[in-house]
Amino acid sequence: MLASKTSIQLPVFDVSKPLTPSCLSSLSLACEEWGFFHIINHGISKDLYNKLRCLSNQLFDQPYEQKLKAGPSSNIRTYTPHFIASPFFESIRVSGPDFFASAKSSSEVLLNQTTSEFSEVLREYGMKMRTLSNKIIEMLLMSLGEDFGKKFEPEFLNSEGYLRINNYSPPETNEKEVEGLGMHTDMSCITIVYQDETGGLQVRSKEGKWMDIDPYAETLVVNVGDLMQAWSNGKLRSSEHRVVLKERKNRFSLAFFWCFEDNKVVFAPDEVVGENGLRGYRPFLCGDYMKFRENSEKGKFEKVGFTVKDFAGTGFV
Ligand SMILES: O=C(O)CCC(=O)C(=O)O
Ligand SMILES: [Fe+2]
Repeated sequence: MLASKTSIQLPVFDVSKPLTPSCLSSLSLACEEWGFFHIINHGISKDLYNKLRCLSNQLFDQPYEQKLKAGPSSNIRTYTPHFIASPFFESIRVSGPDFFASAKSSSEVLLNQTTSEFSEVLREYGMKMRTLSNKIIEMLLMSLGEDFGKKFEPEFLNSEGYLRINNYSPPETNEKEVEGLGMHTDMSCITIVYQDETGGLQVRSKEGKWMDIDPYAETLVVNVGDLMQAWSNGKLRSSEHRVVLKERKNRFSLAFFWCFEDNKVVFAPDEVVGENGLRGYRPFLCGDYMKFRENSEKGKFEKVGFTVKDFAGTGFV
């Protein structure tokens, strides 16, 4: 049984302008409480989104045997079929820094023909997401401390992103809502999500209540991931979230994960930890945490069970 839910009104930030001190304090509150917020004027046009949606659907519409050629037992492993994350979820992964090349190899396997349309669109989307991620990291750093933007930006300079293009297809007979993607936290520093008009994204409150994050046109959802929670000594919260499917129609989403490089030592700076000096996480290598999540049975496909607290938590925060 899925519990009843309520919507939350998350603050909306215009990322095309410098944030005022009052915006920064509202950002810091939102990240402490929810780890989620909205952004507008992000530079992703409706046209780009529609193109990407349409081209992605052509890939999802391929026969199953064809899609499995990019599946978990293939050599490219960019397609996640149904029944791995959930029976209702399939996804295609496109990785940076060369989004064009990554998209090209997947789309050619999936379509069984040479094509560059999908790759061109992914190049543009990927580049925009990289710029946006850097901007959001800067905003988050500034929300932690006045001069932290300039001071700690270099720590994030070698970060890179990957996009998961998600297609949710609920059972045709369902009367109640079903979980399209189970409860999990993201491994990323931050995640930028484009959810379609269907909605269904939910965040779990500190008290354990599921809250709807309603979709708004032209608005992206941003959430803090585990790496940022550890780096910020728990000041920015990586919340549990999930996707529920309430309508008997497909749901499409784009989730962009911005992560530290594998050999980055994740360790909260003294200034971020503050005067009491209590550290909630021991230092760890980003790549080791990624492996821990990928390998642990319960951590499979980012289901909660093991998070960065289990991996590197000291119990102090
Ligand atoms: O589909 C969505 O709206 C969010 C997906 C998500 O949480 C994820 O891929 O980690
Ligand atoms: Fe997620």
